Amino acid sequence: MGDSNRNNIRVVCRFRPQNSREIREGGVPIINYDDNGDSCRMEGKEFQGNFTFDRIFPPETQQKFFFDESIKPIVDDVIGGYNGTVFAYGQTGSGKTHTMMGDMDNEEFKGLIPRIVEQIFHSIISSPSTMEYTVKVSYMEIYMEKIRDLLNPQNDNLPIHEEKNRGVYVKGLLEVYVSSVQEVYEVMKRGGNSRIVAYTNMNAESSRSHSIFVITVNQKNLNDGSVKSGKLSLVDLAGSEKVGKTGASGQTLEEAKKINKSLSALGMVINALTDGKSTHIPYRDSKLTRILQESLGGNSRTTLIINCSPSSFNEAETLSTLRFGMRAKSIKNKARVNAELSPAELKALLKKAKNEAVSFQQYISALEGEVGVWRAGGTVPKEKWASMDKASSAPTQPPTPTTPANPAIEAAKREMDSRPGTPAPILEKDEREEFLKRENELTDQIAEKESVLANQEKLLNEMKEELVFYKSQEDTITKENKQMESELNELKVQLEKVTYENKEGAITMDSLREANLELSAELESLKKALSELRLSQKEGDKEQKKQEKMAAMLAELDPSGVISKKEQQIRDTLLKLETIGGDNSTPLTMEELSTLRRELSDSKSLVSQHEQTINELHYENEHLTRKRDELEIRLTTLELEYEELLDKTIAEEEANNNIDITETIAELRGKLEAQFVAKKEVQQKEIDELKQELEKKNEELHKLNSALADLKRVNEELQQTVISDKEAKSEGGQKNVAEKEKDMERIRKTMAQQLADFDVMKKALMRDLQNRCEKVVELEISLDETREQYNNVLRNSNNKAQQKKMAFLERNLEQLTNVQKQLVEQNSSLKKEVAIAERKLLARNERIQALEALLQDAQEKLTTQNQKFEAQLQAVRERLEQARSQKSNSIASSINFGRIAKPLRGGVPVLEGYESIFLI
Ligand SMILES: Nc1ncnc2c1ncn2[C@@H]1O[C@H](COP(=O)(O)OP(=O)(O)OP(=O)(O)O)[C@@H](O)[C@H]1O
Repeated sequence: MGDSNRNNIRVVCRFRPQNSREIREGGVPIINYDDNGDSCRMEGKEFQGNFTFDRIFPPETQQKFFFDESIKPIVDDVIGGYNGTVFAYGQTGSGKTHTMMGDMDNEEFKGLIPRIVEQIFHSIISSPSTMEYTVKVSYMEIYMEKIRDLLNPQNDNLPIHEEKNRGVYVKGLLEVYVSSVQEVYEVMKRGGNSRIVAYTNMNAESSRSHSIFVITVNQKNLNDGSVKSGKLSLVDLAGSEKVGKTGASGQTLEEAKKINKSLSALGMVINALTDGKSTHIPYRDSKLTRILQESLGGNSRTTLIINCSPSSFNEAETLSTLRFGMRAKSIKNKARVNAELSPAELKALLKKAKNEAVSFQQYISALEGEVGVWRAGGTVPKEKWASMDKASSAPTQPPTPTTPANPAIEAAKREMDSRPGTPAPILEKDEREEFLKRENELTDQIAEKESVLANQEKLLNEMKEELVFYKSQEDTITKENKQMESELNELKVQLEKVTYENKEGAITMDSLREANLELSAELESLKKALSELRLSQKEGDKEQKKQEKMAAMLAELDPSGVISKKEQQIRDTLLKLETIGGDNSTPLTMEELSTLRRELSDSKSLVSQHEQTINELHYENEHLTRKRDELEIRLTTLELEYEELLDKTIAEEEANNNIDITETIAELRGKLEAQFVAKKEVQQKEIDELKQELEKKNEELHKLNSALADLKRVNEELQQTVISDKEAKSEGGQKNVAEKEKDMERIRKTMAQQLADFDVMKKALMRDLQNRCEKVVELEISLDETREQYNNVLRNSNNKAQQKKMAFLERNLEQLTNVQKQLVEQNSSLKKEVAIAERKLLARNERIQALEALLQDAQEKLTTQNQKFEAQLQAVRERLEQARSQKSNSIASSINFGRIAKPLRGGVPVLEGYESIFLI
């Protein structure tokens, strides 16, 4: 490969195998590769044609082969003191990163950069020991037209400077000295982690930035002190595809525009370099082209790798990439060795320069002398004119003027002395330097401003985020506050409710207590009434018994009974007496008299018995009257109770707004009242009748008593008669027999009369007694009936409505009793609940107070936290500022190596004890 060829940009093309997506989408290979390895043919739908590059690598090319065949020579260039550049260009997913970096931990798949690094160290080690090397690396990326130091990612907007001696460089970029392959790998990995990677549809992990890895190898020949330096830039460009195809949008669209700006600037630079007519190369249009200025048409040996897909699926992109490579092919560089002369060479150069300076001085003196002669009006012959040859050979003395010096000549001489010599080219240089200086300053300022702007933007975003955070916090707190307020209100409402319920409960308690008392009283009265009723029933039974007795007594008083017998006996006696008196033949014998006496005493006892019976009857009558009165009173009481009960039920029913029932009750009440009134009237009548009859009976009783008294008197008279008769007998006289017979007759008549009277009276008495008994029985029956009716009315009234009503009332009563019980229970439970509620209320009050206190605390804490946060933020900002000012040191401390240059000597891995500060 000749030097002229080597000055051309080398373009190699690498095709990767079809990827799964392309195969899935039905893509087919559209590239045919020539056997000679430098051309291929595209058989696409849109385009068919040949492309020729320095090398073309088909898809099956292995990493090692690719390195050996395409890039390896560049390592020798760098070691030889040349600048070298390797670009990888192609669409996303075309294999740029695979080619450049690969898998650095895998021997088979590691890419160019690891292999180059290994090769460099290999070359160093295998060089003569008189050669001393220092290797330093830097790693940066250009993302969104900002240069970020991947080894010090905080530096994300580094300015590009250009100086006369150094050329173009990135100011502030960290350069790390490395002494082994492993150290380089470590740096690469560290930098790789910092790369900004975004995801697109084209490739899962797609780099949206241009990355530049720079290896600088400085070498010193220890024999002659000569120094050489070679700088190798390894550039993995961002995907060259069109935005539309990647489906990128939003921020990625913005990215793509800026990425494309760098890429399009690259294209423009390549165009300008290759079209042969452009005088201006737009390196300054993008950071990429500016940094790689020397690599494109400058002091660099450059290789462009174009990575392509062989698939029909990516035909357009592949075509575009191939065309880009074709254009770049004709760029011509001017690579030269970056060497510094050795001291001996420099001394020789100095000596030569000094000699030249002496010659020039002599020449100037000669010229000045000659000019002085000419100005003074003299002439200098042609052969004596001053020349460089004469000056360098002649002794250093000015030519002797032919005419004496005059003031004008002296002035002119002085003027010439003060005039700057050969200003034009020097001025240009100065201007350029001045321009570069100014540019650098301005670039610094721009970078500074951009950084400030970025910081401000960052700060603004942080502030916005903070604001959002605080707003969200505020919202949360407001929500919490509201929630708490609502809870508080709820609790207050509950408190009020509980207080109200408490009061209500107390009221209910009171009313229930009252109702309880009322119901207890009612119950008591009902119980009483019931017991009275039972008692009365018992009494009624007694009465029945008495009635039965009465019936028995009446049966005893039967005319066919004892009285009739006695009457018969008296009648018989009277008949005897009559017969005795009539015949006068036989006086009363003693036996007959004694019989009479016995009969008389029997009559007496009978009369006394009757008297007793009458008395008993009287007593019974009185008792019955009392009983009736009592019944009347009880009836009245029951009526009253019933009315009360009815009223109460009605009132309750009315309270229940049951109009129908109220009406029914009113109706029922009316009926009942009417019935009662009627019953009462009937009973009153009966009572009146009974009274009348009682009076009659009393009268009859009086009559009976008077008759009885008469009977007694007659009896006594009879007795006396018998006694006197006895006495007369004993005296044996029959004198007064006729008188006695008369008397006897009279007595007999009286007795007969009396007997008749007695008979009448007895009949009347018996009738009366019967009547009275009947009346009493009737009264009793009527009373029973009334009671029954009353009970029926009360319980089982014929009226169904009444029955219903009664049942309803009974149920009501039961319910009321139950309700009363329930109320009592409720009352007690309410009391408990009230106590609990009060306790709860107290607890809630305490809780509310605690919550309020907490809220207050939280708010205070929040405020203090806010203040603290502000202070912290301020402190952090200040620290950040400090950190920025001290960044170099802090950054250097993050990497364990690289602060000190470790010179490497040929044949020796690492040389100790050589130190230099790494920062530019
Ligand atoms: N020559 C090749 N042989 C085998 N696989 C390859 C080859 N080239 C690329 N690949 C595979 O294709 C995928 C995409 O490759 P890579 O990431 O290198 O693309 P890229 O051009 O760097 O993409 P981006 O621009 O998004 O960084 C990777 O999984 C890689 O392993």
